[in-house]
Amino acid sequence: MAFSSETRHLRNYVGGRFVDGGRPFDVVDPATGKVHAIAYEANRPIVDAAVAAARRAVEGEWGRMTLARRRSMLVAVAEGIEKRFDDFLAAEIADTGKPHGLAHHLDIPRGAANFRVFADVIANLPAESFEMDTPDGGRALNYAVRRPLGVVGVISPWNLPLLLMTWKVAPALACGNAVVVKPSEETPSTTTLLGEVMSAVGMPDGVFNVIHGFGPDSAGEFLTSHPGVRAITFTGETRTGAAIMRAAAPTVKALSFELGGKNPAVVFADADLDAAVAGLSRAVFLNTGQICLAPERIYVERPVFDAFVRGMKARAEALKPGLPEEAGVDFGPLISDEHRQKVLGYYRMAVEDGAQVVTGGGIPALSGEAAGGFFVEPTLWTGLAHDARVCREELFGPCAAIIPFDSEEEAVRMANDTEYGLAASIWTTNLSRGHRVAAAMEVGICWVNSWFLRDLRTAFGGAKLSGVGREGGVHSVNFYSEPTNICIRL
Ligand SMILES: NC(=O)c1ccc[n+]([C@@H]2O[C@H](COP(=O)([O-])OP(=O)(O)OC[C@H]3O[C@@H](n4cnc5c(N)ncnc54)[C@H](O)[C@@H]3O)[C@@H](O)[C@H]2O)c1
Ligand SMILES: N/C(=C\C=C\C=O)C(=O)O
Repeated sequence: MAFSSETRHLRNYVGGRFVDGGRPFDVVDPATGKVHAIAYEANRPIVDAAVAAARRAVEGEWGRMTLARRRSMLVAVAEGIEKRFDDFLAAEIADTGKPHGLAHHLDIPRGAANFRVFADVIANLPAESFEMDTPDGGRALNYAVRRPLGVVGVISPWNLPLLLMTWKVAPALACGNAVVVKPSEETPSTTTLLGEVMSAVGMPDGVFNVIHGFGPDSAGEFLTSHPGVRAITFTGETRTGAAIMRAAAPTVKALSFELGGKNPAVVFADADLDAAVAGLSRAVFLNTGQICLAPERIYVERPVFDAFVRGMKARAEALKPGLPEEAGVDFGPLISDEHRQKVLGYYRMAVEDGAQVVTGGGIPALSGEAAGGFFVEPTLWTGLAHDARVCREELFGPCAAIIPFDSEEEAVRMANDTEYGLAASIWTTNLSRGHRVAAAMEVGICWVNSWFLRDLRTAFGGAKLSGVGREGGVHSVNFYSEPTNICIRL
């Protein structure tokens, strides 16, 4: 059934079918502030049924399936997403309010790409082997075989719902696991739609399950504390990660966390300034700043500071906020009014802490349905001290502080002066310096003269409070499967 703009009823998906039950909750379109769907909160019995269905899948047809067949199922899912591209597009836009062009070029294509890349990774995986001398003068051969973990819990956030959920589901299934997925309560639609695709491609019942709801004392906590769940892969706030770690501890689950950040960018005087302005205005404002990799602190070498600020101001003021389908709209709302109030609180705090507001700082005057949306202005500040609260805490909005520096050493020190360590970007035409400063960044990912360029085979994740572990390519295989070393006397 095509995803229509009328209110939809998003049920839980257990054992290959949509099931009734659970307390209804509203799903709001952030571009208008109106309810566009009703989802049903999975209670504990529904979560138990989903975990049991996943266990049956692993112990049944799915667990016995050949690698070649499993790979073809992953490719079929990718094709299923592509076949229903417009339905996924409508669903993602209805849940997030993001501009049509952004969802069309990033969110939905990456949903399919995530399944394709792991169908390839799993087919081209070398096995580890070592020959050894034995103490009695003989020889022995060691080799490793991999097995799935079993039932994996997936908990995903609201900023890139399909992209981030499939970034975990694809490798988990590629490795032979079954999953129970809890999407964010803010953005349940595309994960629900993926259930329809799984049924359509003939995925064995129980391989993919969807439970809707919230965190504490709801589907999220029921999943992370469930004794039948072997691992949790989570993307979200650092403090939520800590709560999940506590819930998972009694059953010693394997954990993979992609958490918050307070990402720096460093612009040297020898940078291609036009490229730096284009790249960093995109990095700060894309998805209304709701991307974990976005820089909220930009350090600029003093000789080019004023020119850089002018360039960023012009880019910010050229952005057009509005409804997703409106022509020319390239700037959407924040995910909720609650999140908007949080970001506006930081906007006020920045001024209280002495910021000069280069541009923005409030709510744009919009008319029509967009007037009910959760919009804020793209905002830039100068004049803030490096240790001001808005320069230390994650805002997750379309804003950044621009701070001058006078030496490479000072820039590296300020960039690393944070409890987070997710991403950084360095802008310089001196490539020795680019390599050197990138290697000095205490982060999981550092771009040089670029941002959010993604090779899905590479390690993705955060250092310090920004994450536990890495995903991507073989790194995902190392999390979603475990080796057994076999030693044979020759
Ligand atoms: N490192 C990354 O790759 C990455 C990517 C995207 C977002 N994020 C981070 O995610 C945050 C924004 O997303 P968010 O607001 O959805 O994060 P969040 O932590 O509030 O929620 C994320 C998910 O966790 C669930 N959840 C919340 N409390 C829970 C609990 N106690 N037990 C189980 N599940 C629980 C939520 O229902 C949601 O599905 C930001 O901090 C951002 O930096 C990180
Ligand atoms: N995990 C990824 C992106 C994360 C974006 C955070 O908002 C990815 O590109 O695979």
